Amino acid sequence: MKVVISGGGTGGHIYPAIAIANKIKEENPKAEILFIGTEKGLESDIVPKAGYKIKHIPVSYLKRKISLHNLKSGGLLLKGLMEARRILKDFKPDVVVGTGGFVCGPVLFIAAKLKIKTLIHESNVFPGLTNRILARYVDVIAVSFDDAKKYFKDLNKIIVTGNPIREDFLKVTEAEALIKYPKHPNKPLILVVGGSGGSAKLNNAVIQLLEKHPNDQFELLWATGKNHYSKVMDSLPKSSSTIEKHRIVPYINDMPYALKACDLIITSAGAMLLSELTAAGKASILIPKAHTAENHQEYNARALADKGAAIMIKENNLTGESLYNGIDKILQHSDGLDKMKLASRQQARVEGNEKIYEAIVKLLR
Ligand SMILES: CC(=O)N[C@H]1[C@@H](OP(=O)(O)OP(=O)(O)OC[C@H]2O[C@@H](n3ccc(=O)[nH]c3=O)[C@H](O)[C@@H]2O)O[C@H](CO)[C@@H](O)[C@@H]1O
Repeated sequence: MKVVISGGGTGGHIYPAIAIANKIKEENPKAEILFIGTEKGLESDIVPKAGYKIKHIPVSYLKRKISLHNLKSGGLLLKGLMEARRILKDFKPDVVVGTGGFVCGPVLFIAAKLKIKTLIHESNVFPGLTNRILARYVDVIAVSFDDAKKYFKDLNKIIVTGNPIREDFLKVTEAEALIKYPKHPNKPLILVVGGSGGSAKLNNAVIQLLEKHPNDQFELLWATGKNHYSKVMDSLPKSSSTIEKHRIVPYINDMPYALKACDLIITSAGAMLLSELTAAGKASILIPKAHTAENHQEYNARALADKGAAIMIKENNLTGESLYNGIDKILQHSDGLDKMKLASRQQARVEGNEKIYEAIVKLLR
């Protein structure tokens, strides 16, 4: 089996691509897998680390109004289409899979035109623009949420699979996680992560919180995002021992362990992190990023908050104090925390890899 997988820009599009690749390899060790991404996206770092080959094509996003940027993007898109065509003709895949991000546009479009079997996966409740455009050309549209179906026209192509998450999120035990992330005996561990790129708004609120409540009763494991790290470290209160009390890193490379070890998660509402934290049965405080396309993170967050698995704080209400109050409300009542964990576990959909693999096999019959 020869498979091309394309998805990129942010972790939310790359990790599901890797989860699908791992599943194909597990079922079919001789499968040849090639990733297609962009040089600038996180994929050029994450994909080789996961042990897969990647080829790059140029691509850029379009603004929603006429501009010089769009003229340049149009030129890049043309180059991207030609490059995608060259790579696909050369590699000759049996199937091409897309997991979202602009790079999927040219790759999946050309694959469909070359009559190669195609499947796209949409991880959010509200589908991204690239997938909405590609929907009419591809053979199968795998969605994570029932609610996502209503945004696509051709219901015959749709299967509901859930998000494909890395196997380790299901395999790592708490004991194994605590070896990597040991906890203070009397303090809950709170994971803070603003998605794969970090979130300046969330980071600022955490800085405010630590300024006002320096001796608090919890420990943070805080991934600031690579581009925010030095700014956060410069802004933290110097007088207290904040830096020694909490673990502050630019990025977490072993998220299945970090998630399993912690008691509560504070995060933006990217679809993959939400699938991962429900698989781990964790309670969360969700801060949907306000300026995401069509406000799709709020749809994701509501899906969990409405079920009692999370509390949501909108970015415009986010301050150190509102964050502190949210944490306090959850941690003060262990009953409440347990109920949230249970509700979170009930929302978990862990069969994404299996279902997508089955759909690929069916396509190739
Ligand atoms: C601003 C924006 O538009 N973000 C989108 C992007 O988010 P983003 O890339 O932030 O996506 P998610 O929060 O869904 O996923 C982040 C992924 O990165 C991993 N991770 C993150 C931080 C870290 O330190 N280590 C690590 O491994 C997480 O485990 C997860 O697998 O794609 C998601 C999936 O389409 C969308 O739902 C988000 O709305």
